[in-house]
Amino acid sequence: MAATASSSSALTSSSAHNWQDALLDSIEVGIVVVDADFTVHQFNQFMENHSSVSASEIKGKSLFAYFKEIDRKWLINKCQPVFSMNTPVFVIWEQRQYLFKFGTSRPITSSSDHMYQNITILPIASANGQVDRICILVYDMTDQAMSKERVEKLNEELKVISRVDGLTGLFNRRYWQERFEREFKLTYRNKKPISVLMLDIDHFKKVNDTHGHQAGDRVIQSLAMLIRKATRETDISGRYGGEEFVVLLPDTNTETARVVGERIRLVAERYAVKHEHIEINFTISAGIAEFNSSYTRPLMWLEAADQALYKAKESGRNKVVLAE
Ligand SMILES: Nc1nc2c(ncn2[C@@H]2O[C@H](COP(=O)(O)OP(=O)(O)OP(=O)(O)O)[C@@H](O)[C@H]2O)c(=O)[nH]1
Repeated sequence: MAATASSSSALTSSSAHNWQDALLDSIEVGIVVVDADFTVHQFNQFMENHSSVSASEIKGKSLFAYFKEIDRKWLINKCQPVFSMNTPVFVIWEQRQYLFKFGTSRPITSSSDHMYQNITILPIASANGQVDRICILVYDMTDQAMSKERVEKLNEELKVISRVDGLTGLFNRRYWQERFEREFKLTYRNKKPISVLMLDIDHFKKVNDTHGHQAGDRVIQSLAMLIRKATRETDISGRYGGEEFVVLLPDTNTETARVVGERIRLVAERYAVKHEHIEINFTISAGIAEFNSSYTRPLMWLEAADQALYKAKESGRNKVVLAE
């Protein structure tokens, strides 16, 4: 009788063990149980599949011996309150992309080469309340991370598109004005020289009337390209209106701004726009205003450049005029 009772209880315990193992192995979450020395006691199928380390191999060994990518000091620090205070700890992929460097299970559809992971570390307390083991749960968050990254990339692209003029690729008026106002406020504080250049194609209406609107567009695009080439990366160029452009020149006084304006004027004069077997020549007029503290509003400063541009037009065009 005794033998039967004992063998029946062994059967129950063994089948319960198999049942638990089967459960741990069937879920799509990594499960690793370690003690305070980080010796592995449980390592489920998910972990085996993604690491190609078998449970029988790693059990009884140090976790760090098999996963060199784990920042040992960091993990010990994270697990410290789990052991000492019996509280769980969570690490999301936004904080740390992964704990175990696993490849992604979707190498074709995913743009990532590794699995993003959320990590939960749970205390396993013994009967006396002492936490001598912890359970590390590993959740595959690659899909969520990738879709979040896609949305962020798309938002970034939209932001760029919303700032740029479609025809020329320069900043559009709205965004340029935003930058202009920001620089105006900064200049009020740091007092560095800064100039604004406003330029406009001469007799542009005639280009449109003679060669057509498409040819006019080509001229506008060509001038944008010339402006980009003639200015520094740190200069802020924009298309202000139809054939009107603005360039903000940080760290530039009136004299240097005049050199830049003259450079654009000259290259424009020499450039021939090719359109349907014809070549179109054009000139530009420009007005320049260096910032001074009498401009109490950004628009006053821009108006000064606009008035200088008006004078350039009035005095014969193809000229660069400085604001008084
Ligand atoms: N092709 C083209 N033309 C445009 C665009 N935006 C504005 N225009 C034209 O630009 C011309 C501007 O003409 P005006 O303001 O009279 O100036 P202008 O002929 O350049 O004369 P001045 O500036 O006095 O030298 C108008 O004919 C507009 O139709 C554009 O995006 N593409």
